[in-house]
Amino acid sequence: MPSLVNPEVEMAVKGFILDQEKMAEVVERMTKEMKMGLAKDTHPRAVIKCFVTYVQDLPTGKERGKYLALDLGGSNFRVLLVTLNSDSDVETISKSFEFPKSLMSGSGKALFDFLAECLSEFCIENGVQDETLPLGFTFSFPCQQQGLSKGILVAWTKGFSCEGVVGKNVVTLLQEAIDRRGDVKINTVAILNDTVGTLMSCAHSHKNCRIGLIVGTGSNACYVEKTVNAECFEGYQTSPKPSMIINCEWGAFGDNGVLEFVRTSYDKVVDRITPNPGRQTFEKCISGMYMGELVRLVVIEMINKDVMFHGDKSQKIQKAWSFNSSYISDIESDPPGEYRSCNKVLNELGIIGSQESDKESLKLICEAVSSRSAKLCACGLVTIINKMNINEVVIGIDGSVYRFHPKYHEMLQFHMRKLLKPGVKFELVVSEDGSGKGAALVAATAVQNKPKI
Ligand SMILES: Nc1ncnc2c1ncn2[C@@H]1O[C@H](COP(=O)(O)OP(=O)(O)OP(=O)(O)O)[C@@H](O)[C@H]1O
Repeated sequence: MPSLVNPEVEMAVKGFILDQEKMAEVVERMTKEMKMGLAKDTHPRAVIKCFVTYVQDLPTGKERGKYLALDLGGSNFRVLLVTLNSDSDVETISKSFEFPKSLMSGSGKALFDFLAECLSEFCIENGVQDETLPLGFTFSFPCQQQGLSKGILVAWTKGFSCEGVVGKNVVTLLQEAIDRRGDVKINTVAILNDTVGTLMSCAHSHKNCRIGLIVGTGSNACYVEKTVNAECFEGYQTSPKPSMIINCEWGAFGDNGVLEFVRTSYDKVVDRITPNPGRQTFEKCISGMYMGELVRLVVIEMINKDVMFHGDKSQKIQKAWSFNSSYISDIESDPPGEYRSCNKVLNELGIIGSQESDKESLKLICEAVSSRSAKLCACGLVTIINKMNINEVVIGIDGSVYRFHPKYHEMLQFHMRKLLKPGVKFELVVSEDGSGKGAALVAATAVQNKPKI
């Protein structure tokens, strides 16, 4: 059967195609950048920072107690109360709060006062306001950590740009906001990235879990490195603990231009309309915050060329960011030749009277963007596995793109198999509750390791 897709559309999506050779090149370049991040002398100028997290203990299953957790880092903001009763009995109570968009670009003080207010409201609602509870703060932005409870924000990402926070210890900012209120007794004992929570939570049930991956609003990964290789950790040669979790902050890969060979003209347009142009190049090719906009930009170009949707320029889709990445999952979940979900999306976007060729073209554009995303993630994971030089690993994964895209898991698995050395076994596992259970496990580590006076 001849393709229903307009040849102009096929041409437009060509730039998103990554063949095996290009993927191998991505792995090679990423390997070099990661090494630079880990090594002390090159760390300051490295783009993939490979930050030391100060988390050196994987869960043993013996962690117990009651912990609070706060999760800030993307589209959701949550407060959680986690009780570790036994290795198989973990109780979690959580509440999601509506996060006012204005706080994303307001003052830092307003942001942390809001977090403290939600925390206080949650503690009072759950009757724990008089208990002195340790808190694990999942703060998923690039931080230079100087201890388990000290994280200096390096740069805002994912649409945030609050004033007066970059260069500051965010644990102090949170703790001061809590103390200013004075109505709850909370000790912020640990700051962690969501990738670390994801790894820890997965490692609680899968003993061989050594990598945590997020493909949600943003994208990032962490992994378990040998402490002796974590040169930016002051005790890397003397620490009695053999392991250190490294927060790669791989979203910044390509910020020095080494990824231009995988970028398209659409990537450059998306980059220009973000609050952090020139930053987070890899993340902007992969994650949910940007995938929908990439699809939209191709569609708009096709409408303007009169090759899709009758060239009709009146629809809602003309508005920047109007094409949510969840639409990509919807459109790609239709079986071949059926358009039930696609029709629903088109309806929501106010596009009427579309033809089958328009829908096939739209599906092809979605597939081009999502498969490049999965291929790049596969390259990242393979880089890490090669670096770790192991033959078997479990990877804990979270984020709506991975969870809900109908083919993401298969694509990731397929391309990893093609890139990895023969004989290397891996398992991709959805990690449940990284910002709850994972954060509590890190907080438990912090409490255990605190010097006793
Ligand atoms: N069904 C879906 N398919 C693909 N992408 C989706 C889907 N639902 C939501 N998204 C996208 O995923 C992103 C939200 O991801 P997630 O729910 O994991 O949030 P998050 O925890 O705030 O993200 P992060 O962990 O990166 O900070 C949004 O950009 C949204 O567009």
